[in-house]
Amino acid sequence: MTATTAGADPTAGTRREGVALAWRILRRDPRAWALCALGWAVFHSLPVATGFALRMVLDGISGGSTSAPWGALALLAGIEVARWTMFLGLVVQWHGAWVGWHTGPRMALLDSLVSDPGPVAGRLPGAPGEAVSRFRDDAQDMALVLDVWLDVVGVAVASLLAVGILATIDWRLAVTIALPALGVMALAHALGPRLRAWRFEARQATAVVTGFVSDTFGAIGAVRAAGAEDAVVRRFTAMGHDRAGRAVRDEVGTQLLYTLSGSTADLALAAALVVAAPAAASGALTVGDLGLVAAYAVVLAGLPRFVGRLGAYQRQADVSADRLARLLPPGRRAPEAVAGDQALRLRAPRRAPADDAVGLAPGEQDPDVAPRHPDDLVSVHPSRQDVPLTGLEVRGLTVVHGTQVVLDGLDLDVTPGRVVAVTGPVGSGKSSLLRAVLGLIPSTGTLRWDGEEVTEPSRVLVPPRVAYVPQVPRLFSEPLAHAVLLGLPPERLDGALHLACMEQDLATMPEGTATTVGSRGVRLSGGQVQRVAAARALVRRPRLLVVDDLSSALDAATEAEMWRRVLTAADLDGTAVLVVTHRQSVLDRADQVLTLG
Ligand SMILES: Nc1ncnc2c1ncn2[C@@H]1O[C@H](COP(=O)(O)OP(=O)(O)OP(=O)(O)O)[C@@H](O)[C@H]1O
Repeated sequence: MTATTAGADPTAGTRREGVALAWRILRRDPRAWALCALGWAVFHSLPVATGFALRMVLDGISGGSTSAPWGALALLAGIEVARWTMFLGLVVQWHGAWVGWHTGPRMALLDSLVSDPGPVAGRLPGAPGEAVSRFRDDAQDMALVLDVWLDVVGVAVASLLAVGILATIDWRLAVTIALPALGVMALAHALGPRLRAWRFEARQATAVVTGFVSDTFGAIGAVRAAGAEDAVVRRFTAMGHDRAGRAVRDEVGTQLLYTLSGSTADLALAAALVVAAPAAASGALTVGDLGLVAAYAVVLAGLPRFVGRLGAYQRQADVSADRLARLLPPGRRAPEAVAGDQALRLRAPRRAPADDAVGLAPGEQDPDVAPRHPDDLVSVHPSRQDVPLTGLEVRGLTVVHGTQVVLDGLDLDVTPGRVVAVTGPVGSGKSSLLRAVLGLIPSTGTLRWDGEEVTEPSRVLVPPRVAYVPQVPRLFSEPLAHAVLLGLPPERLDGALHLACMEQDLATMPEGTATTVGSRGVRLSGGQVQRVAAARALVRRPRLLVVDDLSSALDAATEAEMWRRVLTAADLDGTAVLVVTHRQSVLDRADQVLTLG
């Protein structure tokens, strides 16, 4: 088995995206970058002064004087001490800016996933591991570009100074010493597209392996139960071989450029000495001048090294920008979305909804919608709270998966206090119906909420208007109370846990609702996960409760009791319920049963 990755030069359309993205990140705090650039320019330029001091030392020694050139030696030592002291200070200053450069894009991406309109399902990579790799590595690649720009600016300033000073001694020396650096930079530029494609493929192959490892850890029990250990290892090995091949090719290309860059100092020095030899022999150049040439050959060698690194990082950033763009909704470009003003949305001050929209006294916050907890990301967006819910009208809902028409022009009405049950055979489109109504997957048709058309259900049909319990819920690995409340006030917790029939489960948990559940704590059974997820939805006191089939993990008696409690409360509160179910007890209580398939 072979992991498949993208073909040659797959980033052709996105060559400048990485640079544009890095530039936008820089523009968010140009002062921090400029200060760093100034500091590093001085740091990289100090060797120019070192060359001068060396020249004085060498001329002092070779000039026939009997005493050592102590002053020049002290100057040489002082410059080096100043340089490394400065280095420590600059690293501290740089680190503050560096953290901002890579956390900004991550926050913006997270913000886009929770707040941009349209279904998120198609944007997220299939495997959680790959999503982590995009957030971690790809976002960091932008910061690396900004980082290497600092060095390039610094070394360019130092190189110009060195070439200028050499030109005052002998212009041929200046030209000779600059040529190898320029040659290597031209070569790096020519190889750029090929190296970029190799980098893309290496990154994709790494993501495939990361995703597979993550899936395997998540399903270790299933692997053992199926006796599939050997198959998993074989698959992993095949992916590893594929990745190794692509990584080696990528690394060889990059190292080749680094090595060429590294040898420019030797080349430049050798060529400069050949040019300088006649003048040195005739006495037109001193020993100190030759020392200066040697020192400046080293300074100039830094230029292709950092420019080569810049090329590699920019190529990497182009690839990463392309991968990050896939996390964004269609039509949003990575530079604007990941590094623009939106990057600050998650940190923006929380706004209460317009008072008149929820019938509050001016200044009073609706406890149902006012965000209270940093985790409560959903309530950051006021647009989600401005439409009252009294009824949902679905007309002509059509869902197509690939070539399969799953729902074809379905009509549905859900009104307060009523229960609409959806049933039907496996694969008849029950989950697709719920997910399409909520805007979680693409669909066509019309949705009206209290008579008003909803064009972005994924923004409008969210808590506190609508709460959804998916068929396979996921919980945060947090204390149970946090996993349910997600920022809502704690006084709501007990009622929701009661509706979800959690009393007996809580009695067995060591710290009750403070017990950490999930991967970092008590592992819950499938039925417990479903009921905690139900509590998480119920605690939001939605006007419409949407529940996908709970029967997969709940025993009939517990499910019947839970529905008895939930439907009684819904009846009292006037909550509308849209539920996928096979249970006769729920179907019997439904006001309308919609049978698909
Ligand atoms: N993301 C998707 N991409 C492609 N096909 C899909 C996708 N989601 C669902 N399908 C297909 O659409 C059809 C309906 O799936 P859906 O999950 O809506 O059915 P269901 O009635 O809820 O099934 P079940 O009773 O097993 O939960 C199935 O044939 C399924 O394979």
